Amino acid sequence: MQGLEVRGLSKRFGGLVVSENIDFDLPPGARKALIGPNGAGKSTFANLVTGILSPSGGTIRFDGQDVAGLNEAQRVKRGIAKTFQITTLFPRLTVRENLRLPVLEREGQGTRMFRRASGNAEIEAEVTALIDQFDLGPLADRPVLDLAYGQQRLVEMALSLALKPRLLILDEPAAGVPSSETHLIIEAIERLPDDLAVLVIEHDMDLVFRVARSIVVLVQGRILTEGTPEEIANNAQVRELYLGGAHG
Ligand SMILES: Nc1ncnc2c1ncn2[C@@H]1O[C@H](COP(=O)(O)OP(=O)(O)OP(=O)(O)O)[C@@H](O)[C@H]1O
Repeated sequence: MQGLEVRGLSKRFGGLVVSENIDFDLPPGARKALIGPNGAGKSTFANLVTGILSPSGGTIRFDGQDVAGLNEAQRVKRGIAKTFQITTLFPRLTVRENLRLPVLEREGQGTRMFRRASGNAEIEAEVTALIDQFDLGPLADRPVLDLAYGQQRLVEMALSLALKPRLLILDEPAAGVPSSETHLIIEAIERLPDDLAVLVIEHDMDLVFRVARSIVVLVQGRILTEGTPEEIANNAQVRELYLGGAHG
């Protein structure tokens, strides 16, 4: 099978088990959400997949190959990316300048080519396509610090996409975004490439239920259940343990 295949994954911090025997698949084109109460182990799982943390046990395969021994940068090269945090944006650079950096990085040209890059039509075309994809056209030449928080998070998502990933983990894409701007994030996720595998980790249930075709519920490091949004909304155990009956 293509895509991500996780089997029997576990992670312990000393005596604390934060991931326990996790089996998880994410094929190309998937739109999956990982939800669960605070401390359930969602970020830990994402960090195990991207290589920020190493597992205590289990296997992680991507497109048929074992990636557990690869570091984060090597996994990015294989196509596994997680959204940049806003803190990695350069606030005084424009949206366009920020987006040029990961494209150059991916092309192996590094930042020394930054000046000459403005003359490189291919790179500029790619940056413009990203700007258009995220509807950032009118803001392209404004410094990132001028943008609303929700728009900054779109730039963050565009930066990740500039790496041309085949699997993208969106780690709390709506965190801190005012509810009046959440629709920007939802629309951006809906416009991601069809063949990209997307995993959303998010507390905002409106966003989760809008974008996910499948939802995995993690409780105390273990998968409680996985199902369609409808199945999850109607699952008595989920409602009791996590949603508190808020949906459905
Ligand atoms: N580096 C670490 N050392 C020790 N314990 C850790 C470490 N990182 C996370 N933990 C613990 O692991 C558990 C899972 O944390 P994690 O951040 O993965 O949960 P989460 O589901 O992402 O939570 P939240 O929704 O609050 O972000 C928590 O009990 C946390 O305190």
